[in-house]
Amino acid sequence: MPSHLTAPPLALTPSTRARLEAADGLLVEKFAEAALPTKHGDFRIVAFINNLDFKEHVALVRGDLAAQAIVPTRIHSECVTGDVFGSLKCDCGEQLEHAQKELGNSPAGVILYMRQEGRGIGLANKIKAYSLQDQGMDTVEANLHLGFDDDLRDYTVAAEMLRLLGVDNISLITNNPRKAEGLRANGITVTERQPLIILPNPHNKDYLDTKRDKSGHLL
Ligand SMILES: Nc1nc2c(ncn2[C@@H]2O[C@H](COP(=O)(O)OP(=O)(O)OP(=O)(O)O)[C@@H](O)[C@H]2O)c(=O)[nH]1
Ligand SMILES: [Zn+2]
Repeated sequence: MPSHLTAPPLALTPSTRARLEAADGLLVEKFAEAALPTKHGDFRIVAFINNLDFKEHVALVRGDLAAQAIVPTRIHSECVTGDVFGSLKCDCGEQLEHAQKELGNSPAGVILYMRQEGRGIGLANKIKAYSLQDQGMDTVEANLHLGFDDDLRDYTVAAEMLRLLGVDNISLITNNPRKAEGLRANGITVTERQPLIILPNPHNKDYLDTKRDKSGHLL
């Protein structure tokens, strides 16, 4: 048995462990769920674990998802600098707050908070990329300089989380067409896209321009 199954970082239930042992590929497990009152309204928070890397992803669920034919959905990629520290270098924190406020005013919807920091390169590498940006590179150039593609995210796990929540038809809140494509490639019907545009500030203007010009974001 692989060592990560014999010494998991979390106390898995026997049935979860049995399924993990039986799984021969990716298995995303719904691990725990609780009520989460927030300043933007009442939600439920659902924790998921991916058996391959034991990353803990979460869903913030508003209302009864089963009652919606098309579920408003935000797939948010973790950004510690923006989401936690209010960094002005990107639009992540404001996007997250905006999406949560919008869902708080809606009958139902979901935010998946994916632990795909730095578009998948991780926090420490993102800070390395920031340091190269301090020397004049843009976000894509900095990633390439570090030996990474510009965007390492894939949407297999997000699609599986949606399925476990009973969601297969969504209105996706994003400016990034690659997200919609990634979800469709994994069996989710993306019926429509809702833009999520944040006003630029002097610190994130170049970042947003690069997203539009090099990464195909609809800004
Ligand atoms: N590698 C790298 N990642 C960054 C940088 N700035 C922000 N990120 C990460 O980018 C992710 C957010 O992706 P974005 O490209 O801003 O937006 P998106 O999620 O693809 O698109 P939207 O759905 O429209 O928000 C987060 O994980 C951030 O940590 C950077 O300079 N370099
Ligand atoms: Zn960010």
